[in-house]
Amino acid sequence: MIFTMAEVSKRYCDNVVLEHVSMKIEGGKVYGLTGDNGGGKSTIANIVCGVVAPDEGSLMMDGKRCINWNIKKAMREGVFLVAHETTMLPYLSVEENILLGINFVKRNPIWGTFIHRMKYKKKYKELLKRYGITLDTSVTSIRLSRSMQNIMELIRVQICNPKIVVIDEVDTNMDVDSQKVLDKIIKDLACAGSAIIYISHNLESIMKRSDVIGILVENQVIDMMDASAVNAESVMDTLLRLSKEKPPKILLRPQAMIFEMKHIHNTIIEDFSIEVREGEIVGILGLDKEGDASFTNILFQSKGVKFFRGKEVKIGMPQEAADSGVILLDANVIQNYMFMNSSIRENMLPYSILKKHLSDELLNEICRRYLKKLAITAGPEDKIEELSTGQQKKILIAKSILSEGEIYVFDRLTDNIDVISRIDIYNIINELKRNGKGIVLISNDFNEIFGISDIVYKVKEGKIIQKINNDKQNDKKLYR
Ligand SMILES: Nc1ncnc2c1ncn2[C@@H]1O[C@H](COP(=O)(O)OP(=O)(O)OP(=O)(O)O)[C@@H](O)[C@H]1O
Repeated sequence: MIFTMAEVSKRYCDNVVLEHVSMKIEGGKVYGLTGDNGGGKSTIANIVCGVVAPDEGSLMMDGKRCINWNIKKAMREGVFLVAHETTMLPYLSVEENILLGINFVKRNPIWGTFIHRMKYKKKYKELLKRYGITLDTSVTSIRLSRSMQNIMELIRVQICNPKIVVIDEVDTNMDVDSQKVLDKIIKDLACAGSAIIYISHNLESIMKRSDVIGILVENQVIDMMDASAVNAESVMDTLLRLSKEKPPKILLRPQAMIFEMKHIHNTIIEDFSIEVREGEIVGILGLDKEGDASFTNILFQSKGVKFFRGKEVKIGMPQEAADSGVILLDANVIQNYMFMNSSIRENMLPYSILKKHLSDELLNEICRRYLKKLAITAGPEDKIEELSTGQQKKILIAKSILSEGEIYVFDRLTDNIDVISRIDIYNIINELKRNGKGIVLISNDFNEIFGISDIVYKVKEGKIIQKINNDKQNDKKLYR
């Protein structure tokens, strides 16, 4: 199978999303696609799968032009999309959801519906067994984790003998076991002759899973490289080379103590103590995303004492944290903070600013300032749903920064954010630092933590095993 996109362009009003993009996809290969937020990766996914029509250019499959390409046609031809936003129907059983796949494919005219169903049922059960998944498929799909719903969608696609499977950012926040299953599914699909377009910001998984790596920056596919000829660093270098700015490394003399946590403990964490001063970035490596070893649980649900500017405080829930001046941005629950039908302005501006009753023009001006810093071309009054996932996350980062806190906790802030946009975010974090705020940065990205933190705490098996003064590793020192 060979699928080609030739000179494809797409724009939304004045926003040019893709400009003369050409790609050739062959069966049996995994094509990893990465690039900047809003660069057009999901738009490519949607065009290949018939969700969105291109304005210009053509699509061809096995030498035949794909005319009036839409989702139904694409699926009939064996082209499927599995994206981070699940399409599993929440109140249908897992089995019913999987068997919905039958409706997507061309039926064998000889089999009746019953035989057809039985055949697919057997197929999916075999796959579950193969991947060591033991779940009860009679439960409603809403009871599965997001990761498992994505895995079930992939199995639904797999039983349909797909020609192309587009996997769009399903690895974001995926648990370790599901990641292992995802690996196996991708390998099995490629072995069976399907082409896979695998979209992710996680360079490590792109490197591990792809045969060919494509970089999409500023609406164009800049490079299609053989994965064996590159490594994660060279891909990152390519992305950074295309960026106009480099990560700013600044070092200020930390001032007064703002926040202390002392002897925090729970079922996993033992004696966790950290201090955050004005103008200081404290990095924490080695915490989990969820459960007792996550920062949220350490902050809200563990025993121990917390001090804010020398006074003991009780912080048991997010509002109490905000009242004490601790602003928490947890990337895992970021979608919960968003009002999809509202404008960028309504999503970006916190109540502390809105209650000041400033004029619309002034409010728009504040938004524009951050939109510019975050390299988002949309305007304050545009709908947030028109932004890409990464851009939406950047809007929430701006909101937390505008929230007038004293301590900012960023939990896995840059998951799902491209390398170039990370620099915009590091710039903003440094601006907070210059303004005397204290920052706690939780991440397992070694480069990020050592790139911008002043102090790094390393956590292993629930204990802080090392506190590192990261001063020496900053190559440019700018004292004020
Ligand atoms: N329905 C829409 N209406 C208007 N603009 C849109 C729409 N869908 C996408 N866009 C715009 O198209 C651009 C590309 O979005 P797309 O989702 O393809 O980017 P992406 O590379 O997948 O980004 P990310 O990595 O952040 O997910 C963005 O600027 C986005 O605002």
